[in-house]
Order: sequence, then C-alpha cells, then structure tokens
Amino acid sequence: MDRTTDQVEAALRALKPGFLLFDFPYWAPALASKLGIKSIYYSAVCAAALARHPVPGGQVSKDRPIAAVPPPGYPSLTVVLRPHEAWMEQLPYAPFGEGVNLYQRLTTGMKCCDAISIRTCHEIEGPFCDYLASQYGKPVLLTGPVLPKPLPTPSEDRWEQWLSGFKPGSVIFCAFGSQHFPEKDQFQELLLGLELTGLPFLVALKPPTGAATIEEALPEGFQERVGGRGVVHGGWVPQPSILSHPSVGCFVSHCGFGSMWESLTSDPQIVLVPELLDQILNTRLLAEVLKVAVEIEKEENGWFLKESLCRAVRSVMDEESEVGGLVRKNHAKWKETLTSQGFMSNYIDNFVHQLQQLLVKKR
Ligand SMILES: O=c1ccn([C@@H]2O[C@H](COP(=O)(O)OP(=O)(O)O[C@H]3O[C@H](CO)[C@@H](O)[C@H](O)[C@H]3O)[C@@H](O)[C@H]2O)c(=O)[nH]1
Repeated sequence: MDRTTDQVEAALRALKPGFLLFDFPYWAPALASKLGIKSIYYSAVCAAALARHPVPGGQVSKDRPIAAVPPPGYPSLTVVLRPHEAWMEQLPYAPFGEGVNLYQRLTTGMKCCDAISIRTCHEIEGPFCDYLASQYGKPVLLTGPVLPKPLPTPSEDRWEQWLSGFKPGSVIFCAFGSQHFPEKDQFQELLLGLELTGLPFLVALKPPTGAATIEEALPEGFQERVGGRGVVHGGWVPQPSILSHPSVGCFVSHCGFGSMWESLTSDPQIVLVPELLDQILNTRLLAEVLKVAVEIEKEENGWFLKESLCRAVRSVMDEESEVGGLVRKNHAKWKETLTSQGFMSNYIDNFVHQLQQLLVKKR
C-alpha cells in the first residue's frame, strides 16, 4: 500500500475530492494537504483501542514499560487489558511496512490529519472520544454504527431452512470474523464446549491451522454424537440475517467491531471469546460497562476449556439464570436506543454536516 503513493496522487489530482478518508496510509495527510484536500482519519476499530494505545502520551518507554497500564488520563478502569494480556502492548512496535511500526503509522496519521472520525457513538464511547480529541487537539467526528438496513432472508435460503427446524431462541450461532486462525486443539475444544451445552448450534469458522477442511479437524466421533443438532460450516454465512432469525438465541462471537454492532442491534444473548487487542477492549465494554454480554473465562495462556465455554453459554441461556436475565434486559435497552428511528441516520447527517463545515473552514 505504501508503494501506491504515486497512483493515489494521480487519482486525487484527477478526481479533485474535498476529502481523503484513510486509516493505515500515514502519508495520506501530507499528500492531501499538498493537493488542498482535507484528510480524515477513519477508524473502524473502537475509540477505546485508539485511546488505549496510539495516543501521543501512550508510547511504551523506560518510564512506562510494557504493562497493562493505560496511558495517563485514560478514561476507564474497566476497559483495560488484564495483567496476563499485557504482552499485547508490544505488538504495535513490530515493523508494519517498510521503516515504520504500527504505533508510528497510526499516531502519524492521526497527528497530521484534519480530523479523526470513528465508527462509534457518543452514548457508548463518549469518554474515549473526548480523551482522543484532547490528546490530539482536533475534532473527533462520529459516524455512529453505520449498519445497513436488514434485508429479508429468502425462505429457500439454506440456513433459514435449517434454523427454522428449531424452537425460537434455542440455537447458538458462532462466528469469529475474518482474522481468526485457531489452533486445531482450541478449535476442537470450542466444538466440544458447544456439544456440552446440549443446545443446537451453527458454527461458521475457517478450518484451523494445519487442516485443509473443517471435516478433517472435527473431534473424534463428534458428528455421530451431535447428529443433526450441530452444523460446522467451513465458510462464509450471512451473519446479520442469521442473527435476526427467531430460532437463534445466543451469539458466540470474537467481538470484532462489526460483530459488536451487529450483536448489540440483534436479539440473541451475547457470549464473547475475544482474541485481538481491540476485540478484548470491545468485550470489556460490552461485558463490564454496558453489562449486555458475558466474557468467557480463559486460562493465563489465553486458552479456554470446553467447560468454560459451556458455562458461559448456559449462564445466558438458562431461563433461571440471574446473569442471563440481567444481560437480556440491558441488551434490550441498548438495542432499542441504537435501532430507534433516526438514531443512525442522525449520526450520518451530523457527520456530513461536520465535514461540510471543515470544507468551509478551508475557504
Ligand atoms: O461468516 C461470516 C463471518 C463474518 N461475517 C461478517 O463479517 C464482518 C466481520 O467483521 P468484524 O466482526 O469486525 O470481524 P473481523 O473481520 O475479524 O474484523 C477485523 O476488523 C475489525 C475492525 O473493522 C476489528 O475489530 C477486528 O478485531 C478485526 O479482526 C461482520 O459484518 C459479519 O457480519 C459474515 O457475514 N459471515
């Protein structure tokens, strides 16, 4: 991507846009400014993840060694890494392209752009957005969750038909986005945990490392034991329409930012199994702050046991469960807010309005 600067410049000269929205190309603001274009950093990860690390005062140093300690002034004691996750602090300092690491890439882009924008809303991430605005000394514009209107699922759809064979709210749906490459053992533990719940389940995951297909990676005797109540699919499924199917009662998710918004605006109970740094912070936000989800218990080495997955699912699916009742109630409130008439479109309208004001400022 960094080697496409010339092509991007030629395209910008031909198109003459008012704005250039970017995330990883840290050279975009300098290029845009040379051409009289406003540059907007657009983040598709949560404000908490930006505030947690790539802020000017957040750099790991002798005084602030790698530790699960957020930068000074960080606005939360709960949306944080836990001590055994502190090793992730090192990741932004590994090379990320030629002659640049991820910390430099992100902070340079955010320092030099005209405004920062984030796919989030003030109601959920307000303090993190304000913190970022003060750290960078520039406007932080929010687009809201930006979700498309759900489309009706055709009745001949394979998953629609399969799901319709089960009672309302009884099926567990599990998907971990596009960047999940599990080890075979952990993959099998996940499936055994779902088996242990006794509930029907639909899993959509890539085959684990070392396996060419899902079938060859299944635990021994798994298919015979679960029979028709469990499907493990090694490819893409239409997640938003599956989440809106009445039979689906629980979503076991990695809590990528896209899935986070989709889960908040759907009915199924949420069980979170985060892996990457931003997914962990999204999870803490949902489980600890909003209290709309439960986070699976992991071992110190990041591994989780089948019993732990089963326990987390049962804690939200058992009718008498207190935790299940609490997260259901809180989740319903947030769903109502986020999907209320005009909530998302107002964010977009405001975003467009704020962009227009930036243009006026230029002239
Ligand atoms: O079988 C599938 C799997 C996923 N999806 C969709 O794909 C998107 C996945 O996005 P997301 O939940 O954000 O997961 P990732 O693809 O893993 O997202 C990457 O990018 C996100 C920011 O955009 C980060 O938060 C994550 O950590 C990073 O892994 C969602 O809209 C899902 O509905 C499907 O439709 N079908």
